[in-house]
Amino acid sequence: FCGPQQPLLPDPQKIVATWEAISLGRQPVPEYFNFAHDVLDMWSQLEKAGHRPQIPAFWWVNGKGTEVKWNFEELGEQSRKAANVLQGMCGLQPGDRMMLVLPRLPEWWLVSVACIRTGAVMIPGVSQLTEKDLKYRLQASRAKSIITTDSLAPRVDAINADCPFLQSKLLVSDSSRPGWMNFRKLLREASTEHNCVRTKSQDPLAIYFTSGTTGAPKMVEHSQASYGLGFVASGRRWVDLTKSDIFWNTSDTGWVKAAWTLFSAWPNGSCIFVHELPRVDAKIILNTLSRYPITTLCCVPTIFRLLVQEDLTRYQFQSLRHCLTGGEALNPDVREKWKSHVGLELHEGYGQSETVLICANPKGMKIKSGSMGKASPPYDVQIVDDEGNILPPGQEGNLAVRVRPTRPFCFFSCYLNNPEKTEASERGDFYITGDRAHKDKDGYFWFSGRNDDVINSSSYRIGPVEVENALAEHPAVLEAAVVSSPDPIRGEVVKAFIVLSPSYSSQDPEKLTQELQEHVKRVTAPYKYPRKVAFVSELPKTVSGKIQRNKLRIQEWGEMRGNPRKAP
Ligand SMILES: Nc1ncnc2c1ncn2[C@@H]1O[C@H](COP(=O)(O)OP(=O)(O)OP(=O)(O)O)[C@@H](O)[C@H]1O
Repeated sequence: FCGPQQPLLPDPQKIVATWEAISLGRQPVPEYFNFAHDVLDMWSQLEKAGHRPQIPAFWWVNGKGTEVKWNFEELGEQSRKAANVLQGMCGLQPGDRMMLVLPRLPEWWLVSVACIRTGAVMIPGVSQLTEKDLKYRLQASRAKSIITTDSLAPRVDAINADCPFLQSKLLVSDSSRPGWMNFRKLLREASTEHNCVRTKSQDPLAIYFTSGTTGAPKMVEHSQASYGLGFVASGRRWVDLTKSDIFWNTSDTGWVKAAWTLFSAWPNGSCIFVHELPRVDAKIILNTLSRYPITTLCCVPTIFRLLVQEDLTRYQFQSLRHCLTGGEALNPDVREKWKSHVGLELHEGYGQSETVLICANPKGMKIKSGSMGKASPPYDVQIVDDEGNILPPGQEGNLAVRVRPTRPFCFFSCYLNNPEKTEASERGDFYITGDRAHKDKDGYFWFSGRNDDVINSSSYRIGPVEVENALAEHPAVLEAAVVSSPDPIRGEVVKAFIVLSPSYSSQDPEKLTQELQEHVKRVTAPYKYPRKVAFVSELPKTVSGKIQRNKLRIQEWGEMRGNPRKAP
């Protein structure tokens, strides 16, 4: 007697095995790959068969009592409806581009998946984009469609006439607006039947605009495989995700880290947790962390700097077991405070919009405080000179990723419409990240700063990060940014902009300056000490929370001479 035949279930390990086989050169990248079909629909099947714990795949809270929870089946259904809206109402065909400018609303994740289902290319952006930013992005990308909220819609309307390629506009709102289709209404009415487009691995999946610190923003294009498959291993090794985990990354949806989270968590069957978080508030973050069964947390160092200022003994994080950071350098002092109060390590990672994870401190590897960790497979990461020659351990140079003879599959395809820039980003066999660092004899990488942020004083090259870390060790310093400043004798000198801890804000600035200068001389090489110090109430930051040293540099040198080494 044979019972009813069990349907053959997909093997969730297959995607990991595929990643490994490609990385080891044992298998080419599959000709066809689609994240929605090959990953999400697989988890739907496994979930239905009871092969996944009873946790959502997506869990959104707004802090005011409203929650959205979808398991993989519901995510599949909702995203198929959304795909029908994109295809049917917006007329999007595979390869067409859609700008996706939404705050942390569930629709951001839905539309991202819907784009993948329809083969449309998503172009995420931050909600702070101005009319000028929007016009530039819509014109350069020739996006056919945009989805956004009430707050950005008027800015889109103001420049609409200058964007002839823009054919449809979707509004995520409970009200209506002339010229816009209401996404929520269309979603409610859409069919759940949708055939996922069969995308090729090399087809484009996403375009990210760089922040444009050194010229007009460039378009970084990623393929279905580079993002869809590229984060499988780092999701497992660095983020340490399993199908029982609930992963909260506080990143803005316009920043690449939101996509990093999506493509790391879901292949591993984990839940993505999102708090709407209209503004960064340490207490809200800590309360959420203690209230929900979040197992894995990722924030930029800026946020951890805020969190460790709070009285952490008042909170209990019962489920939390793994913490990550990246996007800018983590001050060792912050890592130590977090570890001593929360009892968990902060595992730092390093990467760019152009790449997946380049360096990391995965679980189980010894952490050297202040280092970004070791090269993350499959990348061969080296420090090279300006011609692309590998430099020995200990020598500072360009942080670079090998792209020849084999370009890693988890790598951007190109700077769109900019072959000169794509070519200029390579030297010899390497892609040059634009960051300066050194590697020690154990293979750990130590970040000095972005190429343009490195200070050249009396022919010493000084990385801002080391000076900032030294300052951060002093209890008076809440945050510091170190940049180059003009000096009649030395050409350039080190200047520190410092936000003081509240208990030091009324101290005599002159005495404090001297004390901080002496402190830096004691904890790092004395020539690096800041000859100029300014106390400020806040530092300029990107929406993703990164310190904008370039803005401070421009303040010091003027617009034209913002980068002294590039000055005429
Ligand atoms: N762990 C880290 N330590 C130090 N810096 C980091 C770390 N992680 C990321 N970064 C910095 O962030 C950069 C990558 O950021 P991303 O690609 O998001 O855009 P951006 O560099 O901020 O914008 P743009 O390239 O347009 O100026 C890296 O090149 C590096 O300078």
